[in-house]
Amino acid sequence: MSNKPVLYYAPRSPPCRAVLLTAAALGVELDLRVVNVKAGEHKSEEFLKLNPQHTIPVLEDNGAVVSDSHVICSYLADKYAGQQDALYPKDAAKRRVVDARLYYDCGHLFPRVRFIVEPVIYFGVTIVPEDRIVYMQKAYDGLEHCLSSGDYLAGAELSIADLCTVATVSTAAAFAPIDSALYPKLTQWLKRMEQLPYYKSCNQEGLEMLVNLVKGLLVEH
Ligand SMILES: N[C@@H](CCC(=O)N[C@@H](CS)C(=O)NCC(=O)O)C(=O)O
Repeated sequence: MSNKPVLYYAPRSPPCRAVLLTAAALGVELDLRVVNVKAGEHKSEEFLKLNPQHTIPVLEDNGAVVSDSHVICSYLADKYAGQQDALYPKDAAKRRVVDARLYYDCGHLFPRVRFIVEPVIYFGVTIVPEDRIVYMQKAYDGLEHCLSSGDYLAGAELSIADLCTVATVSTAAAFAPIDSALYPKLTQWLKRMEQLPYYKSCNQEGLEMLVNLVKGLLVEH
């Protein structure tokens, strides 16, 4: 049996991609187990024992069960970062900045993305209402302001907040384009994130799966 942390996930899911990015940044190998949400596997008795909130991703590491991608990324960084302190600083004053960015992703960004894509995938909706696109775009403003203090969301160095946020924002941008005149720093940040050596395998591939799936279900109008 392998001792790798087990990740219950789906390749196209933005929060799952955030964990893949973080594990790659840390050099942690995961034992990947796909959960098919469309088939209802996240509501099986077995999965509900792991996560009663029935969301993916879930990490199981040596008996510890961790849910919510942001918590999983913090956990992985706490446990496996070694000298790479910047990814999730131990200093309380620095950490609160990363935490604030993570909560913005969890509370503002991702809920707006899921409001765009989930009705299409799960409920047979075939259009994305304009107000949802505008509402998504409004949330880019907070990120633009965060980026005034450095190349990354929490300042000068890459943190898990960037890795979680890029999984969300790259998905959002496919439906709610980022206007580079309004959000020049965010546009540059996204390009910077796309240069990470593990970006393609950990984010781009799953992102394309999701975007192709959703766009294929939308009616041209
Ligand atoms: N805040 C959670 C959100 C996770 C989430 O909503 N995942 C979706 C897939 S992208 C899911 O599991 N949906 C099934 C459900 O909510 O029952 C996280 O960051 O992990």
